[in-house]
Amino acid sequence: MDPVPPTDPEVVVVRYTGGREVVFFSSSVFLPASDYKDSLNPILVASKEKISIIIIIIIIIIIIMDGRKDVIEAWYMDDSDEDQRLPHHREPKEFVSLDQLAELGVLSWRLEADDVDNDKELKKIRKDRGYSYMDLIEVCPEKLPNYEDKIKSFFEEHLHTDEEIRYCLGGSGYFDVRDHSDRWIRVAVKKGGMIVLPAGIYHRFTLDTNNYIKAMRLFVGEPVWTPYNRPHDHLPARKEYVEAFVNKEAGCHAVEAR
Ligand SMILES: CSCCC(=O)/C(O)=C/O
Ligand SMILES: [Fe+2]
Ligand code: NI
Repeated sequence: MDPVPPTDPEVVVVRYTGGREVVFFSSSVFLPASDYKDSLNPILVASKEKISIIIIIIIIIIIIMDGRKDVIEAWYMDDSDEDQRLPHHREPKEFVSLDQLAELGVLSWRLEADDVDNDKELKKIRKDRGYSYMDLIEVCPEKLPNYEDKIKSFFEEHLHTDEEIRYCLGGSGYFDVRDHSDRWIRVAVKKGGMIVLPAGIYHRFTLDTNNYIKAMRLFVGEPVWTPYNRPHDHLPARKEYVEAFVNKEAGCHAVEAR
């Protein structure tokens, strides 16, 4: 039976299978290109649907290969009082996705920490979010004045009335945040990881066992670093956070439970 060339080829792509030229029709049948010398040879024709499938597969691969996961990881913490610099995983480990963090208002990026001055993505984030202020902080006994006091105060559960924006340029550390049910989630950030903790979220910071982090601090306008230790539920920033992220989530679960 003579093969029939497609009457309405929408996309034309050259392909080779096992060294032989082929024509690919939307019917998924591969045929020797020599059969279509006059019309399409050596051409591969694929339907719109197949292109869509390929695009979907590429998107899935991009999601699975999310580069942020190499530099930002999160998990629920155990209840042990052991050294705060240890990972404090639960048994078995209970990881938290970056999407789950976003539901708490915690945003994250992976950036090129070795080329900060020329990083267009960083420039865009700063422009889009109005982060006009920038400085660097190194947390280690040699570089941070009042190191012991600062380390203690960073690890007191607190909130800020503005976003806490930290971009790790070296070393690593743990930003712990409370989830909707008040459980601690440990967010481990390494070089290249940038996170935004929303205004009003209860959180704390500790170095890990590497004992060093270098971070860029960003801010909208003149920086205010004041920590309000828990409880500070009467602050407008806290009320706004609860309204935007905690009550909303509780509402979702109420609907699910019906
Ligand atoms: C790595 S930045 C030091 C921690 C900090 O600035 C802060 O406010 C923690 O909550
Ligand atoms: Fe803080
Ligand atoms: Ni107060």
